[in-house]
Amino acid sequence: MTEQQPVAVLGGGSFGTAVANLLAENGVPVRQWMRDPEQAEAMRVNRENPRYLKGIRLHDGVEPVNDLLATLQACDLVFVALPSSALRSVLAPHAELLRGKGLVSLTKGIEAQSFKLMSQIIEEIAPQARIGVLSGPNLAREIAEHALTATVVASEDEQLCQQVQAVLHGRTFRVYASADRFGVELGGALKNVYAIIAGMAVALGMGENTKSMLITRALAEMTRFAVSQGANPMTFLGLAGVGDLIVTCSSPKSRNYQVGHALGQGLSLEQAVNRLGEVAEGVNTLKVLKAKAQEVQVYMPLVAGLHAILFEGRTLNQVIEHLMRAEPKTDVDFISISGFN
Ligand SMILES: NC(=O)C1=CN([C@@H]2O[C@H](COP(=O)(O)OP(=O)(O)OC[C@H]3O[C@@H](n4cnc5c(N)ncnc54)[C@H](OP(=O)(O)O)[C@@H]3O)[C@@H](O)[C@H]2O)C=CC1
Ligand SMILES: O=C(CO)COP(=O)(O)O
Repeated sequence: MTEQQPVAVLGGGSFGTAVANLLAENGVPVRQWMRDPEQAEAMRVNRENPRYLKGIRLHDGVEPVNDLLATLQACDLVFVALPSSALRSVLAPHAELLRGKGLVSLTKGIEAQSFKLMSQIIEEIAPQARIGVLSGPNLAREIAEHALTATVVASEDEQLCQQVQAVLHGRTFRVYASADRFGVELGGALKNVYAIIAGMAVALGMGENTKSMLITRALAEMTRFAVSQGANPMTFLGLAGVGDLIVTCSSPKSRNYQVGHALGQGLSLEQAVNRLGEVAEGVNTLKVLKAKAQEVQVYMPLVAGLHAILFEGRTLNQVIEHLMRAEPKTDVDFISISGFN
């Protein structure tokens, strides 16, 4: 009998670990790469990732490793769970090796200068790779604790979608497929910004009406932006759009929500980010999104408002006053913008 080829997961954080466990539970041998050799050794011995996913046992089928070259040589399917700030610098030196491999980004961020999504960076580095993304309402800890969860794998490459479904789909994890890689990936990146606002609103004791208004107007705003960039608005009605927006704006388990909550309690941005000690992609996404929205002239009042509070010295009250006094608008305007009515 031939041995099954291992699948690689890049990233030693909470999401990489949760996904590595899911694969291993399905009988897939996994090499989980992380940059820190001491962390890899400790995880190999103790079968836990205490810094990022405390209390969750690492499946015996997951081998924590720290040799990236050997990992990429051994695996044809690679899940990338690195922070957006690290993805390019980790993969670029191995561009040649990525030719023909299936590379699936789990990262929900946007590159600072280029405004590129992670799969676009992968495409640039490795144009001969088979590229996809995985996104949806997927809090790592809940996945690791086997809460019933669904996600979306998106790629123009139907076979890659099927391959990802085959290795990841399981008793507690459903994997839906989509051909709209751009929309699915953009949804995952944009919603982080609104989770910061939602966390802030909760810390300030705002009511349920406010929360609902926020989530719904966030969906309108992110869809409006996405449509302006060529995405299909229907994708935003799915798991990777409204699904992920709801979970991230509602859950104290979300790191972006936690940053917002800390800001609402009066911490500075620096204090909030330091206290978290994990990745909160929404902070960088806010900066690049504000600039991009301005450049392409898309109306994004929530993004502009949060940016004004965090980076332009406005108070929350000033921003709320401005938002509530803004000229009345149409409710579901992105549908008419895109010509779908
Ligand atoms: N956690 C979640 O619930 C979900 C996360 N995601 C996305 O997954 C991505 C990764 O997040 P997550 O796993 O949560 O992050 P964590 O904050 O849990 O962990 C970050 C990991 O990235 C590593 N890292 C940081 N910089 C580098 C670098 N330059 N080279 C190599 N490794 C590096 C860290 O290593 P070290 O400890 O050595 O610094 C650590 O292992 C993010 O884009 C996030 O939005 C998507 C869905 C769900
Ligand atoms: O993307 C996520 C859930 O789908 C995780 O969100 P946070 O990065 O805010 O924890």
